[in-house]
Amino acid sequence: MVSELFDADRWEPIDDFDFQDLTYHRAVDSGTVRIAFDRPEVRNAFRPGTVDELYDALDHAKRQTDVGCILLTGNGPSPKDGGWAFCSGGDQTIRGEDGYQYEGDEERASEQGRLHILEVQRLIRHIPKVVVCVVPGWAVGGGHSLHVVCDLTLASEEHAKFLQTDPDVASYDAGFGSAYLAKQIGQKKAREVFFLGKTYSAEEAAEMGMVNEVVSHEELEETALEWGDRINSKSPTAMRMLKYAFNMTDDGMIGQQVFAGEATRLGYMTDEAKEGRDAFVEGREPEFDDYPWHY
Ligand SMILES: CC(C)(COP(=O)(O)OP(=O)(O)OC[C@H]1O[C@@H](n2cnc3c(N)ncnc32)[C@H](O)[C@@H]1OP(=O)(O)O)[C@@H](O)C(=O)NCCC(=O)NCCSC(=O)CCC(=O)c1ccccc1C(=O)O
Repeated sequence: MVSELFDADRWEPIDDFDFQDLTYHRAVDSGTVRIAFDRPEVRNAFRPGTVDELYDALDHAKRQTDVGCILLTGNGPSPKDGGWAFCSGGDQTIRGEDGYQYEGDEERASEQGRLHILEVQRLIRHIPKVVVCVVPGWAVGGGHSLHVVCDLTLASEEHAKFLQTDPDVASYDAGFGSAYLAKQIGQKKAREVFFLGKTYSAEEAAEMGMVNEVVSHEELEETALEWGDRINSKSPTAMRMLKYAFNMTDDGMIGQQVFAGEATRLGYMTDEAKEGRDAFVEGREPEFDDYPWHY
């Protein structure tokens, strides 16, 4: 069983990978993929290998031109105690002096500690698709930060709980996890999340503005698939440009670069751009007289 909420008839596995800590599926009838943490016995905490796999799955999903929506979730419940989690952040049991260590992998055990969940955050931020965080239980620490950076969050009414423990374990996500959270829920509330470390229910998180919708636990993944269908019914170019437009004001020069890169792609698709390219290849002066100076 992948997860108690997982409807095996709606998904097919993507077999290109041999993931240990994740499951990765594609919907049978739509351009939606499902990436799920699969360490329910530790509330889906991530270790360096998990982060590598998550990056690889997201990067693979990014390259599927018929996929518009990525669901990021956590499998469950825990076989130990029945608890549910989206993700409880970095696995504290393998945290070394300079980051999280590759454990149980002799070849990699001597490598430096890693903090590359931040690379995953940047990939989610820039991936030209809508990433929906589907929260069936705890979203804690670095898991909370992942939900913050996703485009949308859908939460289980019964089991989703939101908690920032970063300062309890002497960690601090000073980027999206905190500063971007403050853009979502306001400065006072974001400071409360980190400085008081309270646990918030799905309803409270929705009221605060960091969760889009709360649905019953058993409807969670069905609703996520419906969201995927809605998203996939829309113009891919419009959705991509909108995501980058939303990002741009917060992302500075990188935001401008990403948006402008897509504007350049659109420019390349015009006859005017083809004339520029063809003139160079054919060794002649370009002829732009037929192309208007739009206003
Ligand atoms: C998640 C809890 C609130 C759940 O509580 P509860 O339901 O009572 O269950 P427990 O009995 O506590 O847990 C069950 C079982 O799971 C183990 N476990 C849970 N979380 C972790 C974890 N993070 N690491 C390792 N193991 C975990 C727990 O020990 C139990 O095991 P048993 O063997 O059955 O006893 C609660 O569990 C909890 O508070 N967990 C810790 C949450 C936490 O502090 N996470 C780390 C925050 S720091 C972080 O994530 C940094 C990540 C990062 O890389 C980063 C670095 C730099 C900048 C940014 C980031 C970033 O945040 O992204």
